[in-house]
Amino acid sequence: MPSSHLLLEEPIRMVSILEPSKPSFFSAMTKIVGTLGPKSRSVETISGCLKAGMSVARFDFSWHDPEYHQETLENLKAAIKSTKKLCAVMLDTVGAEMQVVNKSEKAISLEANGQVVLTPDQGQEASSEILPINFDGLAKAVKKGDTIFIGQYLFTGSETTSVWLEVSEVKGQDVVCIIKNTATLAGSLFTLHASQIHIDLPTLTEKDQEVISSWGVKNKIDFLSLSYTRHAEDVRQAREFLSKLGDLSQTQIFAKIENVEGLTHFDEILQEADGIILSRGNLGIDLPPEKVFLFQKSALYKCNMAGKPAVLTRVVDSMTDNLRPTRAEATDVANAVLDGSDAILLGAETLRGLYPIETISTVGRICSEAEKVFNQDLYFKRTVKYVGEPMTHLESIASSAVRAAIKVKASIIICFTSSGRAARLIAKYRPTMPVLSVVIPRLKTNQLKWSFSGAFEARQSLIVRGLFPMLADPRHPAESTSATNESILKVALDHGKALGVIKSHDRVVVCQKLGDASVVKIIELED
Ligand SMILES: Nc1ncnc2c1ncn2[C@@H]1O[C@H](COP(=O)(O)OP(=O)(O)O)[C@@H](O)[C@H]1O
Ligand SMILES: C=C(OP(=O)(O)O)C(=O)O
Ligand SMILES: [K+]
Ligand SMILES: [Mg+2]
Repeated sequence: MPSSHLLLEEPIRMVSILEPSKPSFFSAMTKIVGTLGPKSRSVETISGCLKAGMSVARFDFSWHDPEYHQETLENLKAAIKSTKKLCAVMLDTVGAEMQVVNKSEKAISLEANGQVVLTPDQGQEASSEILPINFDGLAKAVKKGDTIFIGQYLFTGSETTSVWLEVSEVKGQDVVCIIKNTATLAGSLFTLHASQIHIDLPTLTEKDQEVISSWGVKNKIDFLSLSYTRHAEDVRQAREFLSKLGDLSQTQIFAKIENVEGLTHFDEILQEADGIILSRGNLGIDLPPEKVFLFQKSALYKCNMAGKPAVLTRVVDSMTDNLRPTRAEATDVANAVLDGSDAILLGAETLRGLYPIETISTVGRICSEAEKVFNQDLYFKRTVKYVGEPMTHLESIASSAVRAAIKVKASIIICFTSSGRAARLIAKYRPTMPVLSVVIPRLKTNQLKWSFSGAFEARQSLIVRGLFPMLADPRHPAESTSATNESILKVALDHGKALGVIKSHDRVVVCQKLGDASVVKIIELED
């Protein structure tokens, strides 16, 4: 990974494009989040997904019940055990999502130029003439001429089940619409998107709260994906809610930006959240298409400068039904990496797609190629300049570790950490080599029982570009004496060797504390 001089700003020899890539242990430094569902819930398929490079599993509660998701999660645990690949768990909320209520789930045909009425009266049966919805404020929120989109859950844009509507009249609580294209709504869940209006539904619904307090607590979720985050206050409220749920006070909140309202408050939201999900599926409907790339580039830049992980969605929709992505999609994945994303989130591709494993490995391979031409030097300089002086001690240590590792062509950076902070700061400077984040457990108490910290911190690095966690043995005392440092370092080096990322005579950069002082040291391995 570190060897390349190939930079996109420099002329690339065309033949070099054809050189086969060297195989490496890590499929990519960029992480892959997979949404698990019907086509990706057997132990066998999940094992394949883990081996192909999925490091976070997303459970989307917009869809299906806790029992179903629990079964999938049990299979994930079995797959983790058998493949020995780590995987974090993300709970995705429903939030302010408008849904069509079609209890019988029968297919509904809609004809272009015809009329259909959207009504909050859920007692009505869904038909080609009337579609009940779960929100009673639509009539107040829209006006004649507004556009409404109805798409299948995790719509890909290539299915013929999505429909565009134009509001022609508001009648009491009902909204009368003209159908713009012929479509058949077939499938279990359809969501509604009305462009650029405020939907007066809570960000954390009652159902979400219930699911988090039961399923979430039981499974100690690593990440909460907060759907339809529109204000910083949404994140603060979710944080307050999690803080009362025992272990979930350690759950990280990823604010999902899915509409223009969230985009408008992006800076404040970023300050409050632990990470951001750029939900391009929904945002792509809310924004004019020509503006989507601008949001992507500026939001990723802001996340990078804040040192907070950014996840991008909806990259290879066409792989839901095909073994190869379109050229546009393949290029889009590479651009996501060049623009700075930490992780790529797959939706329909893994949930109901025919090729979940192949999709993950294809995306991983594209990411890995893009990482090689990522202009780290330019990025590093920009970041240092943005942070300004004086830097905090730790940030100065972290950036120095990355600089040193590049200068000496180290094969890996090993970072000791308990809170995960130091490792995240190193990742912020986008090293070209993997970072082994050695999480040292700390003994802690909540006045009722004693336990070790570390598991959350380790798994939470599975969404950060370049970070690969290892949990140190809690029998090592957490104080950073030189004897314990040495023994933990030995375990970490052995781990790196076993993984194949460190070989004899390699140089390794280590970031750790000695007594009170943080140090960066360069070691050269003998054998
Ligand atoms: N148990 C440990 N042993 C040695 N060094 C450590 C340990 N924990 C953290 N460090 C080092 O201490 C510095 C502060 O790291 P940070 O991750 O912020 O620690 P903390 O977990 O105390 O917040 C970094 O240089 C990091 O590499
Ligand atoms: C992944 C997305 O959202 P959801 O989880 O709501 O389908 C998206 O909008 O890109
Ligand atoms: K959702
Ligand atoms: Mg969405």
